[in-house]
Amino acid sequence: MPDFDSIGEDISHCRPKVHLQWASGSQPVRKLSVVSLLPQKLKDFVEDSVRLCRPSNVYVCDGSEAENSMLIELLLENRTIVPLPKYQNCFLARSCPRDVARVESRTFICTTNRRDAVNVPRGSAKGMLGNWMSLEDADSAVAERFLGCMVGRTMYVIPFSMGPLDSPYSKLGVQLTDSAYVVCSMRIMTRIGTKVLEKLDSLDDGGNGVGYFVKALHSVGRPADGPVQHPHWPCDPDRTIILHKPEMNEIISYGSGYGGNSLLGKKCFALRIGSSIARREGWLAEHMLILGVTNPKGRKRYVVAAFPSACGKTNMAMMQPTLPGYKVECVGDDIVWMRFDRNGQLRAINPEFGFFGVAPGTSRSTNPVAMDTVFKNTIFTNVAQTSDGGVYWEGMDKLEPGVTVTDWQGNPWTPGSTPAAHPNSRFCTPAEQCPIIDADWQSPEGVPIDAILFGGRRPAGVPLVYEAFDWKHGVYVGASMKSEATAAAEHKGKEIMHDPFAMRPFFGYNFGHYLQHWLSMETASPNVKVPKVFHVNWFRKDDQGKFMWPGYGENCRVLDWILRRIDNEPGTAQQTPIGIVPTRESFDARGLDVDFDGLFSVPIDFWTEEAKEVAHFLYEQVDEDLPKDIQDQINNLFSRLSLYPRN
Ligand SMILES: Nc1nc2c(ncn2[C@@H]2O[C@H](COP(=O)(O)OP(=O)(O)OP(=O)(O)O)[C@@H](O)[C@H]2O)c(=O)[nH]1
Ligand SMILES: O=C([O-])CC(=O)C(=O)O
Ligand SMILES: [Mn+2]
Repeated sequence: MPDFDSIGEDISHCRPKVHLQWASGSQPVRKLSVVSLLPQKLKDFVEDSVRLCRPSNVYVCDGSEAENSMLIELLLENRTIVPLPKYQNCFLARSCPRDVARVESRTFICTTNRRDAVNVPRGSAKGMLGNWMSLEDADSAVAERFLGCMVGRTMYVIPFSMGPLDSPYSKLGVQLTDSAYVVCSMRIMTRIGTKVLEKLDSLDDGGNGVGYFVKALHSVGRPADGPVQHPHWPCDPDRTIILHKPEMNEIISYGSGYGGNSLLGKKCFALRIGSSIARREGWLAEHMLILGVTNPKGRKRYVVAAFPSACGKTNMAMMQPTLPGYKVECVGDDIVWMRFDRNGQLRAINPEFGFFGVAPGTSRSTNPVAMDTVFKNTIFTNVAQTSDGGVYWEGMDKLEPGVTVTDWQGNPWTPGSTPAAHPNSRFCTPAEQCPIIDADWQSPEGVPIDAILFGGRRPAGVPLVYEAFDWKHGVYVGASMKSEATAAAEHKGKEIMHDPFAMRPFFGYNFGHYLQHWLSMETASPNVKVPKVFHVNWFRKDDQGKFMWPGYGENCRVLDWILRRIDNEPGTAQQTPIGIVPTRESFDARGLDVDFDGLFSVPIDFWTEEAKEVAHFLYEQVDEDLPKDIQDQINNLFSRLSLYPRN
């Protein structure tokens, strides 16, 4: 147990300093006196956590290159990562096969009152939109797992910022973790280190500590006397738990090293805690990409798009448009924080600093921009390795002759056998390396947003694109989103699941209140100009089960129509009961061999069933908290459908 003798000395004249030391082993050690230089609120958090977890060392991260090299050395020595000599400064981590994705069933929002945290379903129906735990049970869960969980090891203190340090939209956090892999990944995904500590030191906590910085405690869960799950990837899959306390701005994650569970700035902070802060402060924290699109006339606009995990955000954010004269630039690929500014214009920032993207399916033909981004300074997790020191995954370009492959679990692989890369294998790569990163991606005031897109994997019935009639209908469209399950979470099979706003696993508070919050944006101030809302579906299939739409770079044709709609170009709209679809003349399908009618058809029998099913879902799940405006939208859709001739 470290002692804190030095804590309490007068630190008013000191700045936090980097102070590395090497102990007899290879564990980096920071002298505890440096902990005493931390701002008081942070010092309390570190001290309390040290008392609980009992690490042998506490190390405060400064975010420097030297520190990163030292941690990479440590990870190589421990064999948590292996080098990829084919590329520059790239590494591969192979996780424990039981720790490969987010665990939604063990993710909880913990509040005083249940109804603040999750929707309260009707009768005995099971809640589908998040799990609640009482604060008392959360405390017991923590006590059962964290006591002594870092004995003999190092606790790293990572001060991080979600959003550019000079942005008024940004929020600070501090993650404590016992994983060097997490430190190196957090350094790619967020802005970390001394600068953050300095900003944190300068902030006033308003007397109560809440809203000052988010406290995030993480352990992979390797108690000194616990079972060893995996030699190079300590974790505790049987007891994994991820807790969020929005009332205290706290996150506690145990048992998993996998990104979505362990890089706490991402889903835990930027979405779950973030959405709940956003509600209090009057803005939106969403699971969305942000891109800038310039049309051949040189007019640039920004759009955001919410698709569920592994449904195409990274691909769209890095799109290479096939239509001549179009240009797409990337601001972010996963998370957006946005608010209406003083002039009533919606503005968005990407709170992240890197991309944690799905590897399989990424290739020169599907996402050349990602291919030009990821082969330097990247940590890959659970992809396959080639005998020439590179990586491989399903859907990547052809293997060079003579090259052999080791699969994601470290076994020799032959084509046609089990997947070489895990379907949820990922690259973790700095955003600034993206060749089409937008010039304003770190702009402190964010970029102006002109359209919001929702979408999912819908094999049947759902047109390539349709536009909502107005804001309220747009909120209904977001609420009614569904998508085929993917490998990004622990779900089995290809079941079509409800995933409202692509946020099902990420709501930080009651979904009924969330809907009300979205609806309220329209009247947040008298001058608010709400953007147009669209729904897209790249994944409609024909009778043979083949995708009807080529997708990827061709998706710019959908953007082209969306831009025409934003410009209110005449002759672009065709009314249907579910929304506005393109007229044939206004949709640029030149040079493509696609079934236009099939892609845009709105089968009334399908939609009548769909509308009923969505209504049932919303009434059952949200019950008394379902806003009147959404009930009206449900009724309006039914009457539009009943007035429409059946096909
Ligand atoms: N058919 C088709 N597949 C696509 C398209 N865009 C993306 N995909 C595939 O969808 C999978 C996931 O795409 P991503 O862009 O990584 O998804 P994401 O939404 O960023 O996922 P998360 O990082 O989990 O939030 C990949 O296998 C892609 O190849 C498209 O337009 N058409
Ligand atoms: O959270 C993760 O593990 C990765 C991700 O972006 C998602 O699943 O949406
Ligand atoms: Mn995501």
